[in-house]
Amino acid sequence: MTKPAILALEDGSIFRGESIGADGATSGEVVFNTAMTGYQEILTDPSYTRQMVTLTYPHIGNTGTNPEDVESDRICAAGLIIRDLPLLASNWRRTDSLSDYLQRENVVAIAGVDTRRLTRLLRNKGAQGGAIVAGDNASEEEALRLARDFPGIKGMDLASEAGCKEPRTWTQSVWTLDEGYGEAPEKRYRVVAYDYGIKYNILRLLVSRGCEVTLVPARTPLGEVMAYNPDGVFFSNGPGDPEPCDYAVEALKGCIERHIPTFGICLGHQLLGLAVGGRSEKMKFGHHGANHPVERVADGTVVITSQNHGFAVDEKSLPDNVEVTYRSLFDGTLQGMRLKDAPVFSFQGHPEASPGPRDVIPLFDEFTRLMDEHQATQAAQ
Ligand SMILES: NC(=O)CC[C@H](N)C(=O)O
Repeated sequence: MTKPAILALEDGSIFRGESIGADGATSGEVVFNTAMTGYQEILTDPSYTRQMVTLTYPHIGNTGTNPEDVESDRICAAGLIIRDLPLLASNWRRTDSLSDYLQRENVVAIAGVDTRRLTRLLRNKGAQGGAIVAGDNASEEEALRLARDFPGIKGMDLASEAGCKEPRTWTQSVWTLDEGYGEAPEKRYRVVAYDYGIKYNILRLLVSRGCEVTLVPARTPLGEVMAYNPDGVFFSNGPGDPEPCDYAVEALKGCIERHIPTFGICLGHQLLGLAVGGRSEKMKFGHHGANHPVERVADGTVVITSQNHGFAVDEKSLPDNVEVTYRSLFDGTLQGMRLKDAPVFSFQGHPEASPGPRDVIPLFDEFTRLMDEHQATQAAQ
């Protein structure tokens, strides 16, 4: 027996459908993601904390779920909104159906929604506060009240909570058909990664390039990070607004001053923008998908990228020592930068590509190249 579920938006829109997850209520910012595959990686991406995701691809759940295609140890999205959950979930790695997975993880989710209408609405009006209520007692009034009570992501520091609470090491390497997730190759670089809700595939790609990776909690002072004697420092993706994350901006400024090889992805990129004195701003509906064309400014090459962000760094606010390396071909917003006077660079989209295309994975090799140079300079001293 299916149970009813209701989605309400702060603008008063109501969508009725059926519950495919836990009973109960949830609220958050509603964003649309255009990726056709990768729903499990999307749900477990910590950057979706306090956001409810609607997927524009109509059939979600076709391949069920498995314990491997995860980007963290839990579902982080506040809710899921889809058009259609197929009756059959089929894949050789499948251990659960999407619906069982959502229920086990206690996540409220709704199917049977006209996701085209919803997405057009979000595109026109911008990301909206919303709420899903699910179960036999679901009421429109409650959904509307919760949707309107959601205060919005702007100004929210969620990055200090989403990551690890204690330092920890990471050893899992990338997934291959023969071996599954493999063991680390020989270690050549010591990397400390600030964990604001880091996606696992970033860690796997670092490990597969010979990095010995230590994760540290968001508020770890840079002095403690330096005690690891790192060859490079990584600033992770993460949820919420970058602007209130002054602790992270401080740490990044310290890396720039010390000329440590530094790489930032998504939230890490936005923190770099703030650390050099730039501004971040909330976007209308953000970038969430797996097919976003981005231009590499140096040679005009187009790369197809995975994206998940609702804030952006305003290019006009950047000082002269910043070189713009990538721009979105959808809306011209800043997608990548490097400093001309320090081994520090960042990317707004998701080179770790999980889910998504792998065109910008070579940015991880750029990081190891900077660490090679740094090691050579240190050895010469
Ligand atoms: N994936 C991310 O790191 C997202 C960064 C930030 N929370 C944003 O929405 O823009």
